[in-house]
Amino acid sequence: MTATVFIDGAAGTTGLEIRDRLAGRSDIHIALLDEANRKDPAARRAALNDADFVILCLPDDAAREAVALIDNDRTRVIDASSAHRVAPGWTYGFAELPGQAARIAAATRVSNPGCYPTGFLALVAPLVAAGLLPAGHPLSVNATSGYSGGGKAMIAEFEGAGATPTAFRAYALGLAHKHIAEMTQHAGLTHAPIFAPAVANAYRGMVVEVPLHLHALPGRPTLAAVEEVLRQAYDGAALVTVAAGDAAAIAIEENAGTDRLTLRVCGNDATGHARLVATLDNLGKGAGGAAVQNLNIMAGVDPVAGLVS
Ligand SMILES: NC(=O)C1=CN([C@@H]2O[C@H](COP(=O)(O)OP(=O)(O)OC[C@H]3O[C@@H](n4cnc5c(N)ncnc54)[C@H](OP(=O)(O)O)[C@@H]3O)[C@@H](O)[C@H]2O)C=CC1
Ligand SMILES: CC(=O)N[C@@H](CCC(=O)OP(=O)(O)O)C(=O)O
Repeated sequence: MTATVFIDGAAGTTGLEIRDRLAGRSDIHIALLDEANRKDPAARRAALNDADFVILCLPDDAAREAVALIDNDRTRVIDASSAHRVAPGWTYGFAELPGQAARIAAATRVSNPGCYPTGFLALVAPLVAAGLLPAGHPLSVNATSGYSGGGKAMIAEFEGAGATPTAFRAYALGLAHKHIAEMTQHAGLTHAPIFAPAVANAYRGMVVEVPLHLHALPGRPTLAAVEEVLRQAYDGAALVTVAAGDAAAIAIEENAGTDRLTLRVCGNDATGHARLVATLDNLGKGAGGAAVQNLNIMAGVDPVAGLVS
């Protein structure tokens, strides 16, 4: 059976990535609106209600509007925006978190995780669930993204005519970034982490890092103990690899152009200091790859069909 998938926002950065991943699939018919109609509410309403699945690749306000335009109870939604990531009635679309794949399979409303939260939650949620990291422990997360993370506007800033792009800039210095709520809630933390993001002059890819004072944790766990919790959590996960923590360096390009997520526990057992590091593609496992993974799970097909695993 062929499922109709309408991509709302298909002309944007994430929408194009999803179209690439779905191209050539015989089980999926991709529905798109032409240039003249792609922002027309009546055309969007019809396409949204005609589809079996819709994938929203829109700014938050337009994503909320799209959901409000759906007036049938058959169309199932995957929202790539941050509009519904902690909203009641929505399933968080991080399939590798415990129990989530079954919830996603049954859901009618799935919210894709943010790109930075994907790295943070992959590293931290299993440690909290295992009791190795107390829920009230103060955490920080330092992260660098490729500039496609900011969509068409940021791509134009870095690549447009007359652009004088920075090599690297820190931002969100007021510590109120929109990703903090989902990081806190879905890791099961009682205090929000300090989130210190940055953008680099690379198109795609990201490094997300959580430094940990192991010596201050209950039982003073070793690096190996932390790594073992992650290995068990992602045993059999096709897109997630726990790599050895002895890398000399970790590049932002490591998983660029793929849908993979690589986790490492680096550090120094003698000092009790650890650096938990995740690499992913903001447009891969951080957006388009996760959306297609969720679509596959909801449609009951191979979860990694069309993905670079
Ligand atoms: N880029 C990334 O790495 C990630 C992005 N996301 C999220 O995915 C969503 C899309 O982001 P991204 O692809 O980067 O953004 P882009 O700006 O590249 O694309 C957004 C698209 O939505 C279109 N659009 C805006 N308003 C409407 C509307 N009312 N009706 C129909 N189409 C509309 C835009 O039109 P126009 O072309 O005319 O501007 C554009 O094509 C955002 O919520 C973003 O936060 C999530 C994870 C990672
Ligand atoms: C480099 C850059 O600007 N990145 C974006 C995050 C992109 C992303 O993950 O989109 P969502 O907000 O939909 O999750 C930011 O920090 O706002």
